[in-house]
Amino acid sequence: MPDDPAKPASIAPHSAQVQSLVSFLEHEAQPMIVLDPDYNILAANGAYRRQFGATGKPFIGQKCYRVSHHYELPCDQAGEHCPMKKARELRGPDRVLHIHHTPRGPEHVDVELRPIFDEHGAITAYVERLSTVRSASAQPSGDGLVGRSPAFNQALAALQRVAPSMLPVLLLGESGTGKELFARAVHATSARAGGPLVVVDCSGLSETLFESELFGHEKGAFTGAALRKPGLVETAQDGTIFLDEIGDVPLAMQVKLLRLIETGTYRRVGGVETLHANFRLVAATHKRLDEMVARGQFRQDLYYRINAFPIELPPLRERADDIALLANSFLARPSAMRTVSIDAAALAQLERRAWPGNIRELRNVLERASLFADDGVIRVAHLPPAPMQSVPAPKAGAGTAADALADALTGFAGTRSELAAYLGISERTLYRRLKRQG
Ligand SMILES: Nc1ncnc2c1ncn2[C@@H]1O[C@H](COP(=O)(O)OP(=O)(O)OP(=O)(O)O)[C@@H](O)[C@H]1O
Repeated sequence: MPDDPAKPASIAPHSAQVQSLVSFLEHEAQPMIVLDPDYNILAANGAYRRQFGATGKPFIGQKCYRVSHHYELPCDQAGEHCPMKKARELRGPDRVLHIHHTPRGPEHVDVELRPIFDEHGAITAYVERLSTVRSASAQPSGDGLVGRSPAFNQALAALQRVAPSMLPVLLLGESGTGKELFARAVHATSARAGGPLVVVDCSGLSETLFESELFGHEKGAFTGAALRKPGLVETAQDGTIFLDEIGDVPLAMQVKLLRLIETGTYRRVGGVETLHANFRLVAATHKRLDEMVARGQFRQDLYYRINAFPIELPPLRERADDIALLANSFLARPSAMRTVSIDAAALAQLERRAWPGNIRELRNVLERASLFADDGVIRVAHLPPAPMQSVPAPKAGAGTAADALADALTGFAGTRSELAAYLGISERTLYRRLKRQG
């Protein structure tokens, strides 16, 4: 590597314009590189050298796709979106989420490319700004979101776009696809990260309970209300509210929720004072809200309000490429009592399963299998047989939950967590439904 790869002396002889650009960028806080129109890296600023420069690996004069992706061809010819191609076509900036090779291994990086024009309007160079994405990991990680498959990356790119705004986010996906984890990532990536994140499980809350939980109540508002109690909306001041299973909010409460979202005001139960709320809304559901609207089970006006920025979380069967990464992440979790690995045949089997319970089910299967792995290696024999494979995942909105539960209970011999995984619901939800049905 040259002594100082950003030194103007190391730049290929280019226009004075590029030289002044380089000195201008040198002290920018974010990592930046200057590229010529033929993908060659002309210069890099100090932040880039510190974050992405690896000892012994020169990057000045190298192709960007070789340095960042180890490709022999530009990204678009390797089946990826190339921001340079797009910026050239648009004659303006383009932004994408890529996985880059870095000295720390593969990382999700938010890449923005801006073309630089000469006095005749021709593109002479591009400035690339890189920001490491901290809300998800592209390599095994003990906590947080992990993933690197195209389906996961698409959802992550949407998260990166919306998180800094105040727009409500609607997370859609089957049970166990990571909606709560995504909601936490939206909060953590937003300007409100320092404020509270309040999780509200909307299922199983009766109308009156929902109202007093959300809005709080005054002393004496109802029997048993011995003290004034602040509601979750108040607790979430300057932070984020995550309404999980919003499809379960009773119709009568939906109108109050709508009013809260539209006016930003509410009243405690039994109170007269109008209070001002200040929260960012993230909601999630595994139900088809559009179909519920058509059936009159969900208010259309509320649906439009919360559906400002929907993000579809892919089911695990659509991101089988991530199974090895997820499995290695779960096996590396500090909760594991000892180090356990998984052999190639077992992993290949996991990659072929249907996973109606998605990532939660995968985690449970691995936890169970590690108890059988006496020599510290999970093999095919330690995996539960794959009965779920032949059974299609219960479709959202198809039949009633009670029917599905009754059908599943008939002749099911597994544990409660296996039954929950089979039904594609969380154990918490299963427990509630069992209780409701006696
Ligand atoms: N991308 C991911 N990387 C790592 N772990 C994940 C990921 N997505 C989900 N998980 C894990 O899978 C489990 C289920 O995730 P989560 O509770 O967020 O799903 P959910 O969609 O909210 O489920 P439900 O609708 O049943 O409440 C959790 O243990 C979570 O940590």
